[in-house]
Amino acid sequence: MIQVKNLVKRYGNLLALDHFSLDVLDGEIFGLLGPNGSGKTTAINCMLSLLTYDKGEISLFGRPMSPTNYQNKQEIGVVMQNVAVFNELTVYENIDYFCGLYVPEKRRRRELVEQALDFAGLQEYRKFLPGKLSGGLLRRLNIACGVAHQPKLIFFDEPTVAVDPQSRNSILEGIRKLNQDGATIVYTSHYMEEVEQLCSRIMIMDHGKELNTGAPAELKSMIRGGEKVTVELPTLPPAVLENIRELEDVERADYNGLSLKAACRTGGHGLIQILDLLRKNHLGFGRVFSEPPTLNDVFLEITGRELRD
Ligand SMILES: Nc1ncnc2c1ncn2[C@@H]1O[C@H](COP(=O)(O)OP(=O)(O)OP(=O)(O)O)[C@@H](O)[C@H]1O
Repeated sequence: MIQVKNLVKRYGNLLALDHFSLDVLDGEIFGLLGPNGSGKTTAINCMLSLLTYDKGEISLFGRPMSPTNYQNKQEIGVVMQNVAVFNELTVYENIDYFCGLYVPEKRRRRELVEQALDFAGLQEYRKFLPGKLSGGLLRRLNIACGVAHQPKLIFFDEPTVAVDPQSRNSILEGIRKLNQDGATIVYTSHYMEEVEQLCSRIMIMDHGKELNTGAPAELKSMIRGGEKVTVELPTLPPAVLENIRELEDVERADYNGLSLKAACRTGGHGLIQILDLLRKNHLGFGRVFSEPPTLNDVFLEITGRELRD
């Protein structure tokens, strides 16, 4: 569906995309996950031919993308981070306007606008001006405007930034529905939970480059210190902490005076090894937690930084 090869984009001296490559398959929900400024929006804007770039190749639907490739553009929907609707037009008129950029025929457009109103749950607000809508409804209008012409490929660029949890869930649900109805989705976000819930494959990126790509479970299985173990204990002699660090399935361990936090090898026996060692040293402990790895742990292991720095 999308093929990007060795894309290089500079803004003056800043290298925003550094030989960025990407393949998105027909029918998937593909997530681009990276911290602010990692190049997600730049990559999307290049794919859409909204930005020129210094080097590289982009093809969509197996056809090279260019600013005048209207055949490609006809089949694409875009929902950007910032709400972009006309304040003087009603909800209905806004959707009709954006749909009209792709579908000139009035009767067909009427059907599509009605379907978009149903899809976004905006029927009862059809005569409202955008200024009268809540933040969540406004986002839904923004989405309805981007997808009313029923495109085959839809780009969502951080559509849930500054959205309340209820509206966020309804947006994610709507995206799943579009995908079930046949659309391929590219979704950018710096919220790892959301990308993990929604996407079949994820590319983690930073500084304009791919760090890793795979299904959420694949990405998590790549890291060594995946399982996070916390053991509450009032005292831990430094020598025992050293012994814990030397355990076969323990990658990292730290003690802060209240609890021991250890990163253990995914699929290993780190927790059991730690508890055995504490027992042998006659050290009593309180609560014990074990958490599976998150995509943030994947990012942390690859870059040494938190995803949300
Ligand atoms: N028009 C521009 N001129 C100069 N630098 C820019 C421009 N647009 C983006 N940048 C810079 O390029 C880099 C990539 O930005 P981009 O917006 O693509 O990242 P992003 O991952 O989408 O971030 P965000 O999540 O904040 O939208 C950043 O360092 C940004 O400051």
